[in-house]
Amino acid sequence: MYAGDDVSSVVVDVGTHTTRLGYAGEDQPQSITSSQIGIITEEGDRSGEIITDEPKIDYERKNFEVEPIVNTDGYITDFDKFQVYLENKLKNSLQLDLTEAPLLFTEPNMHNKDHRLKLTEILFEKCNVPCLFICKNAVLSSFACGKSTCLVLDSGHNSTYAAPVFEGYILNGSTLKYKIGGSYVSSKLHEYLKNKGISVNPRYSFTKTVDGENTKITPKDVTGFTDSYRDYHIEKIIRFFKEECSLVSDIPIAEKKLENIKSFEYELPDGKKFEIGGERCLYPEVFFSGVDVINQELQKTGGDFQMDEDNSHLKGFIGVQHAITESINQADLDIRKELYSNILATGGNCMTQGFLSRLQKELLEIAPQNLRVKASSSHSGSVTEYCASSFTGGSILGSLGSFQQMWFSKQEYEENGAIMVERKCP
Ligand SMILES: Nc1ncnc2c1ncn2[C@@H]1O[C@H](COP(=O)(O)OP(=O)(O)OP(=O)(O)O)[C@@H](O)[C@H]1O
Repeated sequence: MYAGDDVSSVVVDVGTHTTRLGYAGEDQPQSITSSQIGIITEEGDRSGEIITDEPKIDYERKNFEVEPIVNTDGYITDFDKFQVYLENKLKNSLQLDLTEAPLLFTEPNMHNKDHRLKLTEILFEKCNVPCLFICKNAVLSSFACGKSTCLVLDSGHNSTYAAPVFEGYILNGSTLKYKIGGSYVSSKLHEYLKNKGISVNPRYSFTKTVDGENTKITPKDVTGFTDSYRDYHIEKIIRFFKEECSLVSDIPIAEKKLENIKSFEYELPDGKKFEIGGERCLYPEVFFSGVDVINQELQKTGGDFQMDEDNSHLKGFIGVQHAITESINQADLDIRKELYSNILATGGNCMTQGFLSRLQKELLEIAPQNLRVKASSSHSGSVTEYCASSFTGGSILGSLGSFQQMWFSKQEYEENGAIMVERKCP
């Protein structure tokens, strides 16, 4: 039980791509920011300094490396750097010191005891937080939608989960995880542009002068800019392009003629204009048809596309609709009916145009005929809401009066050790 000063609790939701943080009880995160840090590598007094502020990372800098704060599974790899990241984020976004705030942390859906213990230890020992709570993303998303039992389909930047939640608890044994998310579509679109001979140039690599109708691009000397800094900027450009152009087809792409898909015109920051046709549907189709079907289609187009070795682990993934039914089938027979009628799509990747309606359609085809199937996002569809459902659930939970006795306090930690997190935060 935490009985400290009356400071609102803070919800911290660190995704592999985006971090959301803000006060419990508020509708929206105070800050939605990149899960990347920058490190100054030039010789001198500032060498090794960690930059966490996104506009400062974006700022044109030589001798500057950019790296993610969590790995592609959503786990912190360098706790020292993470501590700096968290301290700065709280200070800059909420004007708050870590020692003042009860922290409600979201965590990936797959239970990882070692990571929880380490996180608990660091937060209490090094960050001196007064109390904390750790809760799975799927559980919080279900709270955000006012449900305590549902099947959460969470598709973010690097992973896609089908996670059944029953009466506020995730069913670990029936949760499925696939290492695929929005980053797959981004990388395929980048490959597509390369194959068309369209290079993506980061903004710092050229100067642009506009004279009436004419735009002049002059390349700049990029010596000193690191590869990670370049990749960070290119990823952003590709992501904006992806979020505008991608479309989920209403029927399987194999049954559709790619050339009949309406093309989309786009202009890169350096003024290069091009059109993308059926490929805008082809790559997101991976979420409904799996990697093999996409590769077959890519081979038909005659391009030099091959499944790279890194993607071989996706061979078992044949579509989110199958992930959902498989996950439900692994849950107890008694609750399957309720899960089928409460399917929640969340995570930024589900924002792709057409995703939700295709999901509903596919599920109707494969789910048992006698059951009601309902897939929804329960949100109005704004980007923040889709990507921030874990934050919203944490915001609701953290502000409930009945929750206040559930905090894991520093005193309890000192008396029982980090292992108590397993009991306090099931
Ligand atoms: N409108 C959109 N169309 C397509 N993709 C989108 C759209 N909006 C966001 N995304 C994608 O969603 C992904 C980010 O989703 P989200 O913020 O849920 O991920 P995350 O929580 O950081 O990652 P993870 O779930 O892997 O930890 C990015 O790949 C982003 O490009």
